[in-house]
Amino acid sequence: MNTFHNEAEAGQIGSTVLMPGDPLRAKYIAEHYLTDVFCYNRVRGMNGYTGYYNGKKVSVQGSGMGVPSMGIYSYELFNHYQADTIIRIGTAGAVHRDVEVGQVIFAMGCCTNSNYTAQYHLPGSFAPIADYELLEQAVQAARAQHIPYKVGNVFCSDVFYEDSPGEKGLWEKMGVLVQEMETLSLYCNAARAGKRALSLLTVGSSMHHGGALTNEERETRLDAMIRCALSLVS
Ligand SMILES: O=P(O)(O)O[C@H]1O[C@H](CO)[C@@H](O)[C@H]1O
Ligand SMILES: O=c1cc[nH]c(=O)[nH]1
Repeated sequence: MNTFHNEAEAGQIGSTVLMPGDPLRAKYIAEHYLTDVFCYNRVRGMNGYTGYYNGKKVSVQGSGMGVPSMGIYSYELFNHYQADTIIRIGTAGAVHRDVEVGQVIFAMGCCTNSNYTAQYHLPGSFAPIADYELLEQAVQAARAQHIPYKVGNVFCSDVFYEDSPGEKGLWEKMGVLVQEMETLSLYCNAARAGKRALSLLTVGSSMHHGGALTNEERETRLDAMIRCALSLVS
């Protein structure tokens, strides 16, 4: 059952997995939200934990940064470990002026500059989308928990430090809300495996408003997203 990147044994990972980019965020969630937790993976320091939230089994696994890293971990979870639902809990930078720091973005669709979908040899381009049922549940949860949110398109980039500063802002004219770096491979792997995925992204900075969450704010604002994601565990 072990893979090159995950040493979990069969049955150690829940059917729903939350995936932050940062493995330390996975550790934080395990320590602050889950009961009866154990760490099933330490390979490469990309720790994964399984525990219980409100009596429901759930796992939390770091994805690392970027499309290839999320591609590896989510592929293995869907295809080797029988995860059926993966919820990314990430951070993102606002490219649309209507998006505010601290809001949670639900990624309905995903644009990209990555070539990840070339592997599928499709006779056209593929439109990566969220699982609708998960998206609907997330919206209901955000409303119930009074979390400021927006639903829309995101831009998943292979590049954090652009050679032409401000280039990512071009996506705004197409209504794209934020930039991040992992949703593409997550949504593609879910589609290919016939499974479910949704990205929740807390806005940490904005190219228009100049603000950025402080470390302290990041902690509390990420907590709203984490609670929203945990409430989707069935
Ligand atoms: O906070 P995470 O989930 O890592 O997400 C965002 O932060 C990283 C860049 O700083 C990229 O991984 C990007 O997608
Ligand atoms: O991928 C990311 C994450 C945060 N902020 C950005 O501009 N890009």
